[in-house]
Amino acid sequence: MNPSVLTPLALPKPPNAVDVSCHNLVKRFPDGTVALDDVTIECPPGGITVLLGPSGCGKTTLLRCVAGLETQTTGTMSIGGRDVSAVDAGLRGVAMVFQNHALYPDKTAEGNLAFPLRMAGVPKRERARRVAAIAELLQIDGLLKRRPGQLSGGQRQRVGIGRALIREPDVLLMDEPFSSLDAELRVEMRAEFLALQRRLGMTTLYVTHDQAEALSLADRMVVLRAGRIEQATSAEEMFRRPATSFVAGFLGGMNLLAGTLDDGTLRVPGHPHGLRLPALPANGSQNLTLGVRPEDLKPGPGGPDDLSFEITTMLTELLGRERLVHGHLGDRRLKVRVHADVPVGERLTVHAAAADLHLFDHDGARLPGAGD
Ligand SMILES: Nc1ncnc2c1ncn2[C@@H]1O[C@H](COP(=O)(O)OP(=O)(O)OP(=O)(O)O)[C@@H](O)[C@H]1O
Repeated sequence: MNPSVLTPLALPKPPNAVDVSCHNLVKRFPDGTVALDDVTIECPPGGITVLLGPSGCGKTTLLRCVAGLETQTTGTMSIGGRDVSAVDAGLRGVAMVFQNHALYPDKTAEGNLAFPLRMAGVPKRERARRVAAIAELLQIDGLLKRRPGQLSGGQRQRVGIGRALIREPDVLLMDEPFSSLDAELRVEMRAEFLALQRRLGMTTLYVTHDQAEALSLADRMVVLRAGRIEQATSAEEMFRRPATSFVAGFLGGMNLLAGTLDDGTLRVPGHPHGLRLPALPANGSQNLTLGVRPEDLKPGPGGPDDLSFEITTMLTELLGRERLVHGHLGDRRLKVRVHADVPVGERLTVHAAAADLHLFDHDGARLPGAGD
């Protein structure tokens, strides 16, 4: 990787970066499918807003609505304060990068890069200048005479990004751009893209269903579920304090266990005495969901202020330095990250500190509790 691409992280954002906002967007397809159900989001100027969520939750549809490739059924959107709800795709100042590159197979890399400029009537000399500049920026200047079939997946995606950037869009829309690349290249391209985005400062909406990618890129993270926004906040806040049990399970693979709260004592299966949590409401009884991350469960019984469980180990996965142990707690499955190998089919006692517990009410909404 060219260090000059990675260093300018501290460059100031261009003063003309625009915000993107969508208000009450509904998208109903002719067959009745409601892909977006009253979506309102604000994407900060010059930042990366990551749209995350399971397959079919509406991520691509939202991106296509912002691009103008799809018309929303109701709702409005604006770019840089301008209402673009009814503006043609080509006049919105947005460019899109697709997962499958969508390059023209019979054009060279150079021809693909120059294509949007030719369409816009940019004179030949200026086209050549901008193609050379973008090719240098993306380190594909040695590949310009090749056709897509003669390029690797990563090189093709660089051309795809270059073709989107060459028109100097205000807004860049990326739909799982690196998901077809192998794991190592994906991580490298992601870091390169982040550096490039920081350098150029274009407002970016980035779709992924890869939570590691989402956490590493997002200035603002939006989790969608069945066409609705489940939570929208900074990546760090979402990881630290997921607003719902759905977000908790999706982001970081939190263990979720059904439990009850009796007069301030949390009871979960496998835990004989319950755990008294001062922050919890001290009267009445309610069903709730307890969340704890695999890495927050430690082997051993812990102390009196910890919640401990005895699980039966089922299988272990090597993650590198650590292992992910899959176990049973009653009829629930539980994952624990450990450093040493653990025999399968044995009892294992693990504990979590009260501060690492997340609690959700019976509707899945976060309860202020242990770790808050
Ligand atoms: N043209 C269409 N006609 C009818 N339904 C559609 C159409 N396009 C998408 N959908 C539906 O809208 C919903 C949202 O689809 P969308 O492609 O936005 O999801 P996604 O979150 O991007 O999923 P993935 O991660 O699998 O790409 C899905 O139920 C999908 O089947």
